[in-house]
Amino acid sequence: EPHGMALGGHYGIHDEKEHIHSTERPCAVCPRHGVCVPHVQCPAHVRPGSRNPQCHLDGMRVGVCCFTGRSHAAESDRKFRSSINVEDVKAAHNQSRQKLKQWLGHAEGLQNEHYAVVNATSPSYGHHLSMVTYDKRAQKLGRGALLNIFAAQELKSRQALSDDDLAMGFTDHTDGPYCPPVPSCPHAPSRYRSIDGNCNNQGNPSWGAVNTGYGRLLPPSYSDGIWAIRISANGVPLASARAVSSALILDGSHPSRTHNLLFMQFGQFIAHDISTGVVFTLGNGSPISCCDSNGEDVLPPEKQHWACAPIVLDEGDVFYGQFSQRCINFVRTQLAPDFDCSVGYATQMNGASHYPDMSHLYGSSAEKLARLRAPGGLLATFNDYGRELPPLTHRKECLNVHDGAACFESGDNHGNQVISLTVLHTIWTREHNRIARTLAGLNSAWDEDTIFWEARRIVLAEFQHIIYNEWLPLLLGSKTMQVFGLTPSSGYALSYDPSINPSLTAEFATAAMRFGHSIVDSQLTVLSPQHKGVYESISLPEVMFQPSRLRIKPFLDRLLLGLMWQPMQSVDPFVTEALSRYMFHGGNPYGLDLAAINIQRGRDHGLQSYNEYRRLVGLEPITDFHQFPSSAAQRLSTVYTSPEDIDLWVGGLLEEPIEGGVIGTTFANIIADQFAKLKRGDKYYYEYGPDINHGAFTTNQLSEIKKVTLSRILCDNSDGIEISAVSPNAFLRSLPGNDPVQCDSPLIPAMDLAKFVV
Ligand code: HEM
Ligand SMILES: [Ca+2]
Repeated sequence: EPHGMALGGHYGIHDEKEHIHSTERPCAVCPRHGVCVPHVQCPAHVRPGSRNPQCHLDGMRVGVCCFTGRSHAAESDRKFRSSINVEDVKAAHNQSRQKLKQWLGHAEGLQNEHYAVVNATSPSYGHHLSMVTYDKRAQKLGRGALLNIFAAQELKSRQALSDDDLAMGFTDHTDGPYCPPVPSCPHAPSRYRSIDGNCNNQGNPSWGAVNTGYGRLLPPSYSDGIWAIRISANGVPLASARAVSSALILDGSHPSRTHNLLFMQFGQFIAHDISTGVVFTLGNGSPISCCDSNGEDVLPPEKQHWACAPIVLDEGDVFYGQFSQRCINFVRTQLAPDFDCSVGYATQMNGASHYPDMSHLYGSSAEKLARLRAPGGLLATFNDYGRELPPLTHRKECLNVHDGAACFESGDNHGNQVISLTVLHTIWTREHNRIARTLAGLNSAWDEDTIFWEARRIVLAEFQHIIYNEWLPLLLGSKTMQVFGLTPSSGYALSYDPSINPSLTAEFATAAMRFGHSIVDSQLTVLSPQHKGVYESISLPEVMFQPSRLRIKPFLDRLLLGLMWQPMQSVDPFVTEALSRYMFHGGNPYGLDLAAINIQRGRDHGLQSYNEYRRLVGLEPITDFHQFPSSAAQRLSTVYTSPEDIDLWVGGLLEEPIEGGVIGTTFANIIADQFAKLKRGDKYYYEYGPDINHGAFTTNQLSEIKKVTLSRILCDNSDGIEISAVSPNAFLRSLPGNDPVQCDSPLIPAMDLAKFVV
């Protein structure tokens, strides 16, 4: 198989003009009180029958006039609403309860069958470790959500609900058998962001909270309209996700000229804060297996758990064939009930709070936080001969556990997934403690709770500032930052809008933000100036859920130096074999294919096909595979019968990057929209003033926060063994203009914490 340059110099489709729809002249001012927004923020514009004239967003960019408050429904859709009689609803509730009993009974029967449980030595176990939640509330909510989709199925079969009602979410008047509990919020809004994300939006206190559902840009594409996995436009099953991956997602090294591997690692760190899909487990929490125990076949349907959607491998698979593997385990994501208790299509559950609130550091429940805290307002640490590391965990959260192996605690239980991620957990744990200790020194009157919550409030502001000020601009480019209002302002920001639901969209979490899998490298370089260069080059799968090296004294510094020096890979349809063949291999000769898993996850979550999102962001749909460079076109046609079938994650990776950014137009729009929601729909966003944010900083404090860069955080919290200088921009390679400077250089300013003690 020719690797690397198989697709020639151009890997992807280049959209000459970003908004080709604009054959009509854009309006200068929107009629009828319409607001001019980027296409992606007005999903109604792709509904048949919608009339959304084009308009000028700013200088060159074209948007659409939006009238419908950003939802997918056009004004004309409202007439579809059906009315449902009480008898149908009653019957649906009964039917639904019986069906749940049956399903749970079936699942219980599997608990004792060895074939139905993932073996702790198989690669699939690492996958389980990546998604596991120990939060007991999740399972209860998940069952409630099943009740509500079963009721929807029954109502649909009784023709009490139409396809349009379901697709448009016009079922809010139809109560399901299950209603999720309403969070109880303090009478006076808190100065501090809650730990689980509840009580942020006054009118909708659950928005963005842990264990709630992902939102959607477009209605889902489930083959039954409710939960069944997507099929092709012409009604037959799609090619196996692995077939798509092995035809289109190749291995090959195309290092970025500008961005370093820390950019990659920080991206995953952000992703883990805001998104953790929670998959179904057996009742006792064990991971479900959908393949027979040696992976040589999928389990026959009667032996499969109902949450199974195993990925079938060809006998002649270029890689797995040699190991006689015919099955990659895949368990569907658990569902979340709607806040309004209504029935409708399936919504997947996010096991993290949707806000960038470092839930992966602090946990997302009071119980977890209590276990992570230490006296004095600190986060608990493991003191390893004077170096602070996250606490060791005694839960089985790592692979290849042996005497002397280390495995660390984290707020989300996934901090060990790859050692470079564990390094960031360590750095930010130390940053919390650094700030807590300084605050305590400055103000002896504060009790330890005050110290803790004040330190957390500052750490979260630093983290958000780095995301919006340093990371996003390098991803999206300055134009997109501006159009979506993402650039930090000089004083307080004014863009809070309580009508915006900040929840992650399924399209963001399941496809667009997974662009990051393309920028991962097969190796991690460990640098040592003392040894005058590369000290060690580690094959990535060797340090997945195996973070023991962190206990080697100079390792953290050396890996950070390596992450800043080593280029990230470019965003393109090439993904390292470390992820697409060997992920979580443990002691096995093969691992999992993350590319296939991403594709299958997209289908599990009912994402529409790539073309629908091109339409959504204002691009022309692809009508012919040959709009892609020729070898990509040829490969696409071997696994898709129509351009209308392309999976979103695949199509997005095939786009050429936008100007000033590193991802294509479709992903850029989905991601920019998401971070705009996370800013405008979060009362506690660090830049908001006291009229919005009950924990607002003073303008003086805010300007201290805005001095902070990731380089400052690294200078303050690395071990100082091999790091004394860093580049001012920690996400860019140390090219001219970004040469490393000493940690006390004015190019890496520090906050004055005295300004925070009043
Ligand atoms: C460093 C190596 C990485 C590994 C081993 C890894 C592994 C994984 C795995 C196993 C999943 C779950 C897949 C599923 O079952 O659906 C996942 C999901 C995801 N990954 Fe990565 N990943 C890595 C890097 C990254 C990077 C750099 C980014 C972003 C810049 C990223 C973004 C995401 C996102 C957004 C999800 C979905 C999260 C969710 O909602 O569950 N990952 N990754
Ligand atoms: Ca979070």
